[in-house]
Amino acid sequence: MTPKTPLLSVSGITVRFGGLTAIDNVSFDVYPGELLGLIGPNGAGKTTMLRSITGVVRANTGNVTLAGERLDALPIERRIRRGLSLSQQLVKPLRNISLIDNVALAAGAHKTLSPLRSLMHVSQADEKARALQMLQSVGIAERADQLPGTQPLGVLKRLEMARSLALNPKLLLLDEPLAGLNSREANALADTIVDINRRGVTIVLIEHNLGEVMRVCQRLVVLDNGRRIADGEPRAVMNDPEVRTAYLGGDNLSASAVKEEEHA
Ligand SMILES: Nc1ncnc2c1ncn2[C@@H]1O[C@H](COP(=O)(O)OP(=O)(O)OP(=O)(O)O)[C@@H](O)[C@H]1O
Repeated sequence: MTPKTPLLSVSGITVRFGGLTAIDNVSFDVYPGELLGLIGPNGAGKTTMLRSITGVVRANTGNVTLAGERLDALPIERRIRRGLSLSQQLVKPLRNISLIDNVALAAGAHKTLSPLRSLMHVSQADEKARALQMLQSVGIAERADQLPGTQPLGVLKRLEMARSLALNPKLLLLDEPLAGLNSREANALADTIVDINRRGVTIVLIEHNLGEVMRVCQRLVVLDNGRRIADGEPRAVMNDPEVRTAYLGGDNLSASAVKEEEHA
């Protein structure tokens, strides 16, 4: 049964960019231990939602509560200290240091929140050991000493996830981690996301790959044109007429994703 106290509460969030309302009075909760899918057609407001949770974008109205604490007034780095971590679509590791040092740097940054001081931490054995654990948890420990520049996209995505995990988050926000991967790689990375979740990390997953979303998520929240149009058990949500209209009325990619799911 779903526990009653949410880890994250998003309440009445509205975000406007000039005359455009990207998020329109959206509320939803995320419960401890959940793997929640946040889905919707292109431009629905998913990334803006994640950015307003982390504080990259300031909401015009509404509030965000993590583990009972209001985050609205806090800058990004203090939200991270409170337990939020955002894994972004664009994978940008430091190219001239090894995978393990990239992760150790993120772990050090968590401690000091100063890039320079965290660089000094990189050599410390405990952070290396922890960084190796993170690489193990995303399945790329055997590449620990290699440079990012030589790695395929799937490995870079796992590296980005390991860096996010190094912040020791209560809540991990994943923005389209499967984008650009072939179906076998996407399937394997989705399994890794499930493993991370099973080890106790609560996850919000933004993803257009609806087949994988349906396979791994326990609950879905659907946005369309900045509004929340559904929240519930994945199969029920995908059968919701408003959700089907949102996808099928949108671009062909989204429509074909729904059709793929129907044939899965
Ligand atoms: N910084 C910004 N300035 C102006 N408009 C923005 C900005 N960021 C997002 N938008 C607009 O807000 C709306 C929601 O965008 P957002 O990127 O959050 O959608 P999304 O659901 O993540 O889309 P996608 O699935 O295509 O990544 C879009 O109309 C987008 O053009």
